Amino acid sequence: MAIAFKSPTTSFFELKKNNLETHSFLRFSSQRFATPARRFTPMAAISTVPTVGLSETFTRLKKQGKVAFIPYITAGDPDLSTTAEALKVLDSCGSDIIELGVPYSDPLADGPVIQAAATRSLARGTNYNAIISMLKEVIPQLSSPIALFSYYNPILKRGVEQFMSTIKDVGVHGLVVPDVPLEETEILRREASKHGIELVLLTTPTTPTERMKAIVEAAEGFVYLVSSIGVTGARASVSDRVQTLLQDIKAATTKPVAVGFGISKPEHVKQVVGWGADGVIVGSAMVKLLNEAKSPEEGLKELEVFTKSLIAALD
Ligand SMILES: O=P(O)(O)OC[C@@H](O)[C@@H](O)c1c[nH]c2ccccc12
Repeated sequence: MAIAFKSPTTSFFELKKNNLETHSFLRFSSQRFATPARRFTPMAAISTVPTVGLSETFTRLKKQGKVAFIPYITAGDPDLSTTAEALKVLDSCGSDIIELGVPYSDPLADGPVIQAAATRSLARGTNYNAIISMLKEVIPQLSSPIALFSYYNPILKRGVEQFMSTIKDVGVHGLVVPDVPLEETEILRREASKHGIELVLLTTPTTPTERMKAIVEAAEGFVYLVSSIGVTGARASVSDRVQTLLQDIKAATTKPVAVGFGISKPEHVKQVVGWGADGVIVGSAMVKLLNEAKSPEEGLKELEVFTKSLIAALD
C-alpha cells in the first residue's frame, strides 16, 4: 500500500506503489502584475489587470528581488464554489501563481491529505467540465496565473489537443503532469506550446544529474524541485539537501526553480528562500486546513490568515 515517491526521471520521479513502478514528473505556470507592495492586493483592483504566464511572473519577481509564493489546492474540495472563493482569497493575499489540482482516482504521487481531498471531491461529483466552467468564470477575476495540475489519464481521456485548447480558452497558463516520463512528454509539450501553455517539469533528489539537465532543458515556466523522496504531505522539516540540489540545478539552468513537498510552516519557507529558491510551493497544509475547518466560510478565513503568514515569511 505504501507509495514512495522515489525519484524523478524526466521531468519526473519514480513512483512505487506496491510492485507498480511509474515514472513521473510534470508541471505548470502563470503570473500577475506587480503592485508596488505586491502582497495583499485589493481584489477590486485585480480584475482589470491582465494576467501573464509563469515565466513572466518569475521574471517580474526576480527584478523585484522577490520569491514566488505558489499555493496548491484540490478542485472541488469541499465543493467547487468554495474552490472558486479559495482561488480569489489566495490571489488577493498575494500569491504569485496558483496550482489547482484536478481530482483523480489514483493519485500515485500524493500522500494521504491530497488523496483524501481527491476522493471527497470525486464523491461529490466534481468533474472536468464543471472545473472548466468554474475556471471560465473565476480566472478573469484573478491576477495570479493558474497552473493546472493533472495526472495524465484525465488528459488522455479528452485528447491532448482538445485538453490544451480548452484550458487555454478559459485562461489557464501552465500545466503540471506528474506521471509522464520526460521521454514521453513530446506530444504534451508540442500541444502545450501550440496553445501557449507552459509545461512545468519536475526533478527529485534521486534524479541523476544528466537526467536533471535534460529535464531543466525541457521545463517551461519553472523547474519544480521535489524536496524529498516520497509523496506529497507536510513534514516536520525540509531536508537540507535541498540547498545542494538547488545549487546543482542552478548550475545547469537560468530557469526559475520552485521547491515543493513538505513545506507547511513559515520557518520552512524562510529556510527554502535562504537556500536560493525562486519559488515556494505549499499544498497539503492548505488542503488540510480547508478540510478541517468547521465550515467552508471558516476554512476560507483560515486560509487567508495562513497564506498571509507564509507570504510574510518570504521577505
Ligand atoms: O503537498 P505538499 O507536500 O505541500 O507538496 C506540494 C504539492 O501538494 C503539489 O505541488 C502537488 C500536489 N500533488 C502533487 C503530485 C506530484 C507533485 C506535486 C504535487
